[in-house]
Amino acid sequence: MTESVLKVAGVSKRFGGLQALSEVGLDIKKGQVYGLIGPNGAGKTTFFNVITGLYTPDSGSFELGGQPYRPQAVHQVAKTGIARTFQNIRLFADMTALENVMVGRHVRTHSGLFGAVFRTPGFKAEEAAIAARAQELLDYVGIGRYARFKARTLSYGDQRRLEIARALATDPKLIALDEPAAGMNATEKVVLRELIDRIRNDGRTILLIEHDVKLVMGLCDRVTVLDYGKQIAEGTPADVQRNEKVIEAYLGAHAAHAAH
Ligand SMILES: Nc1ncnc2c1ncn2[C@@H]1O[C@H](COP(=O)(O)OP(=O)(O)OP(=O)(O)O)[C@@H](O)[C@H]1O
Repeated sequence: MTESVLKVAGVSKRFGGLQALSEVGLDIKKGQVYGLIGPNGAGKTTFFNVITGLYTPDSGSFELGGQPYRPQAVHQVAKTGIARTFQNIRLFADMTALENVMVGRHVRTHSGLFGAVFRTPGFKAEEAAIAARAQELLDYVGIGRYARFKARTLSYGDQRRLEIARALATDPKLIALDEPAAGMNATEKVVLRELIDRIRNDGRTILLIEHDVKLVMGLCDRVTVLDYGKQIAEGTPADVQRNEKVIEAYLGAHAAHAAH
């Protein structure tokens, strides 16, 4: 049996009168690209925020790499091994691409504040190693030539790739991508798809929220569909595409959009 990377069960979250998540559970195996889809407002981002420690759930059990964890604080979750990107890109705009990735790597460094303040030899050696690794990651995602550019000067698609490099820098057990294709043109989407495929082939495990159904269906090994906070389907892309509840949820959502 393939080992679980993220296993959650019974996750619920309420905002006032709104049940944003009801008893959601999923089991992501090592090496999978796992898709989380659903119409607008279905609870996808809330789920991401819960597993990464941004929101406190009302209930739920959580295991990462076979160990129970409590998603209480973002930095703790990052250390435990989930790295994420955001729907609205969150980079340090005035830092270089290389520095942005180096920040990600510091989650795993040892010198600490003392070393940083007194610039001890151990600290300097570690910084050089971190910079070298950051450059490798920029090359890996295909933007190595922009290492010295400020993040805000990169194109939208390249900023998204930079976010992925920064997430990879933490050496995560799971990388969670929140709408990585948002705002990308068709060519950028092809490049993104190749990158995600490569990350999986290199042995990583990925959880993906994505609105682009073609991308999800082409990339994901398994998919969970949320609608009004409830899990209405789980399975392979082919299974969920045929599921009547899923078709209804999407048609309903599209009909609602068309009416606006
Ligand atoms: N911090 C919050 N306070 C109150 N309500 C919230 C909060 N965050 C999300 N919600 C509500 O919870 C529901 C689920 O929202 P969520 O953003 O998780 O959906 P989503 O599936 O990610 O949607 P989208 O595809 O539009 O990003 C929505 O009705 C939203 O308004």
